[in-house]
Amino acid sequence: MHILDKILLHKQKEVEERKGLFPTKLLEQSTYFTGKPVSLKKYILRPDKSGIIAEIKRKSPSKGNINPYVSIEKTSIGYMQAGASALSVLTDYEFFGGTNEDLKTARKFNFCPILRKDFIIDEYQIIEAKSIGADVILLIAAALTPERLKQLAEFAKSFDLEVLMEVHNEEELQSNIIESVDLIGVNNRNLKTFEVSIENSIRLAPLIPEQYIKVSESGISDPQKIVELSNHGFQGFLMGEHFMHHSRPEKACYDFIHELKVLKQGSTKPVETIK
Ligand SMILES: O=P(O)(O)OC[C@@H](O)[C@@H](O)c1c[nH]c2ccccc12
Repeated sequence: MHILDKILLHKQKEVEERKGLFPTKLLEQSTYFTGKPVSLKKYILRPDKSGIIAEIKRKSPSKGNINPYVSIEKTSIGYMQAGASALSVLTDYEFFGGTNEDLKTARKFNFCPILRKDFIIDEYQIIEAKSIGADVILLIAAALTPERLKQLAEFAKSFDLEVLMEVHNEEELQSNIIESVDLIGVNNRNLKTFEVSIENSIRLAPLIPEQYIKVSESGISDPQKIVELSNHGFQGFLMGEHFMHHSRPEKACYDFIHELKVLKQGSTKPVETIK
C-alpha cells in the first residue's frame, strides 16, 4: 500500500472521530467564521514579497523527524519577517506531527495568508479549517475523484476560502480544470518513490491555463531554481524541509530570500565599471 493510501485510510477514521468530538455547530462559533480571509492569490503577486510559501513541518513520512519541537510563534513570525509571501502549516498529526493548535498559533501572531496543509476528504475538514483561522485549503487531486474535488472546492468557496489544488501529472491536471480552484500546485515529490525533481513543474507549466496562479511544491533548496521556475511562469514556491532542517528555520528562510534577491538583482543590474 502506498503512503497516500495509508494516510487517507487513517484520515477517514480520524475525521469520523472528530465529528463526534467537535460537532460543526461548535466549530461555527469560532470568531474566524465572521472574519474575511487573507488572499493567497494577492499576496503571491505582491512585488515586495518573494512568492515563497514557507512551511512548518515537524516530521514527514519520507524524512522522519525534521524539527519536532519547533516554536510555531518564532518560526512563523520569522518566516514573514524574512519576506515569505504566506505560511503553510501542517495540521496532520499522525504522519506529519502537526496539529490544529499549530495553525491557530500561527494565526494568532501573523496577518498573512495561511494554508491549512492536510489531507482533505470531507466537508467537515473545511469547516474545521475555517474555524482555526486558515485562509486557504489544499485539495490533492491524487486523493479525490474529479467529482469530489469539485464538490469540496465549491464548498470551500462558499466559506470564502481559497483553494490550492495539488497535481503530480498531466492526467490529474487535465481532469480537474475547474473554476472553483484558485491556484494550481505541481508537486515535485513523487508520492510513491519520494523522489523530487523540479522538472515535474517545468513539464506541466505550459499545460496550466493562464487564469491560475502557478505554484511549484517540494524539493526546492537552491535560489537559482526559483529563478528557473519563475522563467517557466511559476509565481508561488512552497518550501518546507530546506528551512525546517535548520535549528532556526526563520534564519534559513532569511538567508535563502537574501540570496534570491542578490541573484535577481544580479540579472538586472548594469555591469559596474572599474575606475
Ligand atoms: O519540504 P519540501 O520538500 O520543501 O516540500 C514542502 C511541501 O511541498 C510538502 O510538504 C508537501 C506538498 N504537498 C503536500 C501534501 C501533504 C503534506 C505535505 C506536502
